[in-house]
Amino acid sequence: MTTFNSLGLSKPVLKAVLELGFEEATPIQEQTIPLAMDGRDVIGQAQTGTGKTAAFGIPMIEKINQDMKKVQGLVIAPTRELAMQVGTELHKYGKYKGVKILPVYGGTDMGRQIRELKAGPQVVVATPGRLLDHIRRGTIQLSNIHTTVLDEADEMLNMGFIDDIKDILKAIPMQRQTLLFSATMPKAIHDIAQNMMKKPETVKLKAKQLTVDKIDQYFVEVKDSEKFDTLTRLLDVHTPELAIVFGRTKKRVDEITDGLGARGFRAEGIHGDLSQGKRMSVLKKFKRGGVEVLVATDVAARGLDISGVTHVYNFDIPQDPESYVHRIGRTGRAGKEGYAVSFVTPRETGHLGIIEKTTQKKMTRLQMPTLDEALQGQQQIAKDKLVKAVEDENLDSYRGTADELLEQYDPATVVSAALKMLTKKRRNVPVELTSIAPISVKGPRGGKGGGRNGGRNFDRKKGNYGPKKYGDKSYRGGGDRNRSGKGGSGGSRNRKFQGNKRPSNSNNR
Ligand SMILES: Nc1ncnc2c1ncn2[C@@H]1O[C@H](COP(=O)(O)OP(=O)(O)OP(=O)(O)O)[C@@H](O)[C@H]1O
Ligand SMILES: [Mg+2]
Repeated sequence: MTTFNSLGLSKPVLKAVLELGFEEATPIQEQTIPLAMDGRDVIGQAQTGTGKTAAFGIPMIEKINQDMKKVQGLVIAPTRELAMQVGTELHKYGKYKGVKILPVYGGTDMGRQIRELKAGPQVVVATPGRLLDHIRRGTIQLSNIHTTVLDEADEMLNMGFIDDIKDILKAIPMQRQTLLFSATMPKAIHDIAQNMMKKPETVKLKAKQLTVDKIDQYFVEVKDSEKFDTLTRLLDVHTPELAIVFGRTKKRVDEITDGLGARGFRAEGIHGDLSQGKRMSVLKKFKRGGVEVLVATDVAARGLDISGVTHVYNFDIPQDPESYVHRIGRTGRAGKEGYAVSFVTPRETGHLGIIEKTTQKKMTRLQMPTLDEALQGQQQIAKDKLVKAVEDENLDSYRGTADELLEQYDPATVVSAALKMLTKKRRNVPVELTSIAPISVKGPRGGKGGGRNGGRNFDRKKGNYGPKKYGDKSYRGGGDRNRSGKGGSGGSRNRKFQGNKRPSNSNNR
């Protein structure tokens, strides 16, 4: 056990960290903080929700000279919401030291951002598109940067971002320290990463599985047309505190959100076509519990740390095993329990096998709950509410009326009526979503294969990390990559990694 006291932190940073309630350093923090404070380049890989932000954030804050009003530390993250979250975290570590942090991402007022950059932040947490925009306009000075972090490094070095990252790194002094972090690091990406760093130390925690042990992982085999009913029944049975439902496309997310609303769930969607203001307000509402189900594209798959997310549903199975790892990692964070259910259509069971092979973890088969089970689930919530009222509330002023009722009716009848009134009625509206094609897996077929039914077998050898975001416009909807000045289509960037080509699902987030 390593306490933060023994990691050699300065007083103001230690005070801030202890105030956050961090008693012991997590394994990734224990191993990478000393290396990073020593000035080494580090590639850090550890499971989702294990404190990688502090693993790079604490040493970065330690190295900032607070008397110099210049950008000295830079964190690059793939989505705006993550940039914002990491900025908030770093602010917490640096608040007693007085480090000024500025999140810089697209979809927000440029003029204001330029003024904020002029005011001399010491750490910038940015998405690549908007950062490049500032670099090209000359509105950000990078010459004093000594520490650069790529959070979600494998994603940042993947098709959609790699060229931007290369351009950004070219603008930063060579003698910088570079830190790369992610829960996943396919070998091909690890290889490129090394070329951008100086003798990096790779810290990879020896977990047997890529996914967190405390997340129970299930799958339901279901036809596409039955997915929606399955989802609402599962939500009724599981009664999550907060749930995230991942859909493959923006349209899909909109349809699921509308459908859930029609059935009486408090649901909101988040994806790249929404305005930044809307994205932020949806997320805020979800964090406060004002929304119980967040329906999202992969824009919410990485890095987001929202406490209270007990369940993740992959309404559509993700294309890449890495995406699976990150999506389900939105639950089961910081040692908490989590529950993940992935929907697979009969033609996608082979794909499930590929995911399991990468994560080294079998998912358990779950049956679609019956209507009766769903009703039981709803009644359970009503019962919990009633019990809570019995235990917590002063009911004296209700006694008289209760006694009157009990003279007329037997207790079980009265309680049943109360339960019925408290049970949320699901409007049984039929909901039909536009059907989508199953994930297609290309590669050698047949044989023993990773497929559950020996069907499809995907040859996932080195370099087969598919061009998921190839010529990606996925972040354009978010407006973050749309000023990078590069075409978003086709081309032959990064041939090295194309391997088995999968259809590009561009502009989907
Ligand atoms: N040493 C610690 N003790 C207790 N809680 C911690 C500690 N370090 C971090 N946490 C908490 O754990 C949660 C997860 O941390 P963080 O978001 O950094 O995880 P991560 O490893 O970056 O996950 P992901 O791969 O999903 O991005 C946060 O709420 C954070 O405050
Ligand atoms: Mg993280």
